[in-house]
Amino acid sequence: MSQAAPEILVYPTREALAAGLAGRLADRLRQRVEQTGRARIAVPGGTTPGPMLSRLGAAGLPWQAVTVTLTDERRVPTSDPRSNRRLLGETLLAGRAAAATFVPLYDGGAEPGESLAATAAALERLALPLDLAVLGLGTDLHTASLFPGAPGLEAALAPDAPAAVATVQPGSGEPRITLPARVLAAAGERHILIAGADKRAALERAVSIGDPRAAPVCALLDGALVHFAE
Ligand SMILES: O=C1O[C@H](COP(=O)(O)O)[C@@H](O)[C@H](O)[C@H]1O
Repeated sequence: MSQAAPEILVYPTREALAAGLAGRLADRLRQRVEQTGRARIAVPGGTTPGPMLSRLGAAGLPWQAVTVTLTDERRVPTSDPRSNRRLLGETLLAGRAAAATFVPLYDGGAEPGESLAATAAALERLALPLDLAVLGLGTDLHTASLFPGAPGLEAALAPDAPAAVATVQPGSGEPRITLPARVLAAAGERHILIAGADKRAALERAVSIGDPRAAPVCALLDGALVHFAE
């Protein structure tokens, strides 16, 4: 199995990457609001996107017409440093983007079942279809919380997956909630944000594997634009 390599935009520095991608997303969101009266975006968490999210949140946009959600979340309280929602509160939603509608993936509920169904319903009502999906990439070839070989991966790759799926990070056993591949693949534009030689090597490895079960990012590479800086 192999996968067509995606187009890669290479930036001279990580600052240039953050500014370039944030500017591009802001332009697209503005355009969608002008065209349709609203815009919807999903953004990743993790350690890479903070500077880009801060820049995007500072952009002068009609944020009240924009809906923001996450590509994935850890089942931890917002006070936990690993919470992606917390990252958003400190970056994107700390700026002018505070006026946007935010749809969280985790509300602190103890059991995944019912709260997951409520989350999926809220996503369908407020955030889908996505105009923009911004994704990260782990060196283990996961994107969003689609981890190779993990419980929940098959469900998250299914063409009829609900809008929010429970998965587990292998190794740590950390429970996660993720948008499924079909939701992320249906976004009007997909942007993949990677920084560092290890992530570039991971992307190349994924392309050579080409199988979403072993390299879940492969489910989302067709038509995606990769943004990279050392
Ligand atoms: O677990 C996660 O990892 C990926 C990549 O994160 P990074 O720390 O390597 O930048 C991220 O895209 C995802 O949203 C996050 O929950």
